Amino acid sequence: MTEVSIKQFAETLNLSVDRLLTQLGESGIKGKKPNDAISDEEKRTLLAYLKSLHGEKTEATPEKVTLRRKQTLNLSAGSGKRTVNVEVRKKRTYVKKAETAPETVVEEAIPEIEETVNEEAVATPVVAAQETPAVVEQTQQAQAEKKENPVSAKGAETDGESSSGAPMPPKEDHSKAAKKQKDQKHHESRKKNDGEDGLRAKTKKPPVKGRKVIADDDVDASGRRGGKGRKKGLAKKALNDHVFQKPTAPVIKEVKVPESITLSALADAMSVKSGEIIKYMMMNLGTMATINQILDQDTAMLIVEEMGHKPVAFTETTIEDEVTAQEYNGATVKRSPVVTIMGHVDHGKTSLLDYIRKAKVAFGEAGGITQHIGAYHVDTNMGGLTFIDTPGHAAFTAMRARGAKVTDVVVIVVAADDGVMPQTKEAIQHAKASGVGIVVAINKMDKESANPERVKQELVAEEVVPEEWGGDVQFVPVSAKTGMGVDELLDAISLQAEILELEAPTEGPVKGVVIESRLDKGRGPVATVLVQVGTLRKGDIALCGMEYGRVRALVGDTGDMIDEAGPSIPVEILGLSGVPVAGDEMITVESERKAREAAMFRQAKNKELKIARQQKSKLDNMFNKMAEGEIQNINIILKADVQGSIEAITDALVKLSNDEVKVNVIASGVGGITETDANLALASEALIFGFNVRADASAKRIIDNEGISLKYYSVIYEIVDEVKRAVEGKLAPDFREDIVGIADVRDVFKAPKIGAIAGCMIIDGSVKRNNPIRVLRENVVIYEGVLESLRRFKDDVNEVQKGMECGIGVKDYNDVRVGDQIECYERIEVKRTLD
Ligand SMILES: Nc1nc2c(ncn2[C@@H]2O[C@H](COP(=O)(O)OP(=O)(O)OP(=O)(O)O)[C@@H](O)[C@H]2O)c(=O)[nH]1
Repeated sequence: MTEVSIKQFAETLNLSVDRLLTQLGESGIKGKKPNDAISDEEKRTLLAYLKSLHGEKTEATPEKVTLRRKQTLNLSAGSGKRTVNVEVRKKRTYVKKAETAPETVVEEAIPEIEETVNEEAVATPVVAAQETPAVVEQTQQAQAEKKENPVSAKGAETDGESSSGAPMPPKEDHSKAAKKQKDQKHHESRKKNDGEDGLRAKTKKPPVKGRKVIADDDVDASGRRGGKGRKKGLAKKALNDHVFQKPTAPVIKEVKVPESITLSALADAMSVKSGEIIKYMMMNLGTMATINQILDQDTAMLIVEEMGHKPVAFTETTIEDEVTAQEYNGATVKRSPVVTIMGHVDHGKTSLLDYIRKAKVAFGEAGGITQHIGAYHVDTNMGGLTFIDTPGHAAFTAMRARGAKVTDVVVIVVAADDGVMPQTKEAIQHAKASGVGIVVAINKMDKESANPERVKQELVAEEVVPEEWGGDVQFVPVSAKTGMGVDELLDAISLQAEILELEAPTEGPVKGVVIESRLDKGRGPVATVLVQVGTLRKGDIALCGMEYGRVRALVGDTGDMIDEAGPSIPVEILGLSGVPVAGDEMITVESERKAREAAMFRQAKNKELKIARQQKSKLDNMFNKMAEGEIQNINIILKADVQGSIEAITDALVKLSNDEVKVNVIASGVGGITETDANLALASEALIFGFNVRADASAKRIIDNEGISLKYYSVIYEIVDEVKRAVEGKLAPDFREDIVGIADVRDVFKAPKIGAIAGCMIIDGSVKRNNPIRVLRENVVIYEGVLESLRRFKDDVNEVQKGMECGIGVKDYNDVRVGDQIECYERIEVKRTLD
């Protein structure tokens, strides 16, 4: 090994030669001169001396050793002309190792120190004696480092508090070693926070002698002092606890994209800033997004993919799955059929339902007050029947629209004196489409003009063939007025149900459908539920669409309180958190917590979907506007008190259509505005007009929630006038340009930051700052744009009148010349009328 001189060694250690000679003398190596060589043996002796010196001293010294270091920095201030002396004082206190330090730690740590020192002493004699413990610490760090990486450790040099160092062979990589040392220190300070022992054990770095060793038992599992179980935890932590490593390649993340997600949440999921997504959307999708914007799944997936990550479509249905994954497979029993009565207007649906109800439902005391609950149950000789007490298509379509299959048998009522009418055909289509059994009731048989044969013939044309003609549909002549044939009708329905072999379990989880709902002043939210599976009991926890609650009371179709309701039994339930929507599914859930969570989840999802849908419709509108020349539609749903009004209004409205705007009455009918109308308006972006009719509560709820346009009228002229105005509004307006002022350019100044400013005289009208302008040169338009500035003297002004001088800056145009004219104009929108 090449020997170095004492002088060189002192230089390496950044010590004075005299000090090193003194230390050598104290360690027993006397008579040395600066140019004498220092052997490895001597270095080792010196190290041993210093080690014993510090080691013994720490035992003898007080509990704490505090090191102070003062450093004066000469800093230049301001533009560099002044210098300031800054005194930096650093203080470091080391606490003496606890006498009671547990054996385990000592066993782990101390031998390592010995081993390291002994092995490395030859190559790593140290030291600056006056900075004892820190010096030792640094030296040992360097040694440990060298052990791991001899090359880089060779240059280990201290920074900060001590000035010790290790002797290095020539050609050392100082900067690298210093960096490593710094990293090491950083690591060390992290360890101090995280708990030292585990990491030290792992990296085999010696603990600082004289520093208090934190015992395993002294620290709890969470890393706080004073607990047990730390050793294991820290050892594990040490494995994972690394200094931050900057990734060298792009990190590709698998990003779960739910059905809708806010932009900020998506940014979090990708570990990027929201601004990056906003920027991406602006540059690539042409959309100005905000941080809280809700993105639909497709858009979010596209963004994730384009930003280099891997999108995974994800549906948050865990809670949903949990509550809906119930098995309804208990022992089944025969259940009553559920019957809906449909037919054309005025053919007697309500009369028939009322007749059956009055004749067959045995009202209880309270039930005498004829509060309809949306469905009722009757017992016949052939078994029970449940009638949905809302005639017509409304309820049926609302249920179907929500995917709820409630009805087993449809009774199509046809007035014997009127025959098959449009809504009769519609009812047939509905019934056939949903695959339910059909029974035809030929009503108003008491009337003289009744002609059942004609009805049969007309129905055959609709492929509803009576049994006596070889078909499979039972035809029953009835009179809702006299009650004639009603029993036969009920028998026919029961027979039809027999064929369907309707069964359902009576025990286990309960499932049903909300038929009607309302908010009762005294009782709160009330929902009429038709139980389909199981038996609903008081105290059960129900989840109804987006609402939930413990069933507080059950009210039967007679108005009496009941304790339970089995399959095909309609019942009013009280105790829900809010009013559910007709067609919502009701299930029972085992715990209120689960029901609440599921309801919250559904509400949140519904809200998100609503916002997403609104945004989509806004976008759609934009595209509609952008697509020039495309025909625009005004969709109308018209409800009126009488058929005559509907025809008159529809005729007048349709005539308002022209080449650009088309007025479509997409649905019309006699009667109040129902939920079906509201749903249809929502789906087809239609306006709802009520002519002498009003919307019911459930329709109002949808209309309010979804922002559907609803207007009531009582004069036909007004409704037509309103639509006419809407059509005019939809016609692309004409624009007229009015020149409001002309300025003569008399001079041109160049302003350093603004560019060219035209010194002008207003020769006509006035020039306004917000108006668009044109620059004219010899009466030819050479530039069109807007004003950047309008000034009188030094003041910014909004308007300059004729005869006044002003300075005009034209935005993005610097070529204004003397003699040009600046013409200021206004674009005026001229509404087109149909007249
Ligand atoms: N003579 C006679 N009149 C009947 C009979 N059934 C119903 N009507 C009458 O026919 C008219 C219409 O009856 P509704 O029961 O309201 O008919 P609807 O089909 O429910 O009508 P909408 O609810 O408007 O769809 C009423 O004036 C009833 O009195 C019947 O069997 N015989």
